[in-house]
Amino acid sequence: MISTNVAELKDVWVRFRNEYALQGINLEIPSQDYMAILGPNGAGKSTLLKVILGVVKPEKGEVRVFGEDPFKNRKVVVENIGYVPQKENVNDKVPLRAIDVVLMGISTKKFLFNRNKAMEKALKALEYVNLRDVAYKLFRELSGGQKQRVLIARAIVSDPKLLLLDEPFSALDAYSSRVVASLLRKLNQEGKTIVVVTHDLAPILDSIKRVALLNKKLIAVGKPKEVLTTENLMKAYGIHVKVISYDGICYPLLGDQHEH
Ligand SMILES: Nc1ncnc2c1ncn2[C@@H]1O[C@H](COP(=O)(O)OP(=O)(O)OP(=O)(O)O)[C@@H](O)[C@H]1O
Repeated sequence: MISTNVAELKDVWVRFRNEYALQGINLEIPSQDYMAILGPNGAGKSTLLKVILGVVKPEKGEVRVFGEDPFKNRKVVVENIGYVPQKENVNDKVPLRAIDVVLMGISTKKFLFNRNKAMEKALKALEYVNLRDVAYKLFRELSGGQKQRVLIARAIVSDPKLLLLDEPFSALDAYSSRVVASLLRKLNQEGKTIVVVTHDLAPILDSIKRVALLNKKLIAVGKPKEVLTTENLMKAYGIHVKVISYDGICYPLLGDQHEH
């Protein structure tokens, strides 16, 4: 398949027991895109990322990541995708330092082959997220914002082309959200393709290129201004969501979802 798309989904259906989490998704993610995936709880957003990662197998449909089936070709996923999961799966009982967490992003084979080089890479990734000074501190003792940046360092340490992040702002205050958002913008400007699942568009509204509005079906995808209409938001959330326009940017008030 010759294509500049890093990922392509064609009529993808995912079912867990009797319920469909994704229904007939058609989506193309071009190289260097910066896309936000928006939708209510249970809309299938995390599932969509897991389909791209090849860890959830669709019942029907076709998935291509860098031209390959990610379910069959794990190598293409490991070598090209960095992933920041919704819940960080770092065991608090094990006294891991920040650098140890970043090292998890390097394949065991590469790590064993050249430990010094791996350490060097991990430190460089921590430097990128401006956390070189906490490299040898315990991960569990870092702040929520610092932890999130360490997890981004883990996702980028092997220099992936595509970065998938699942709700990276969920536990962060406005300042930390801004720090993480500016990191993502920089990574995108440097050529990485980024897909972010989020309930909070505010930190990234001025840097994303596209939005996909999801509620099991793909309701709309395109430029934020075109997608974030009251009509589309009504279809996705089932309630009236106010949209305000500020500085030429369309902004849905997702925090205030009460009918008046
Ligand atoms: N491994 C699983 N087994 C069974 N059901 C699952 C599994 N993973 C997801 N689901 C179901 O699929 C649906 C979509 O879940 P998903 O986590 O993708 O939604 P989401 O949009 O990311 O939600 P949220 O915003 O709450 O994180 C939900 O109904 C969920 O319960």
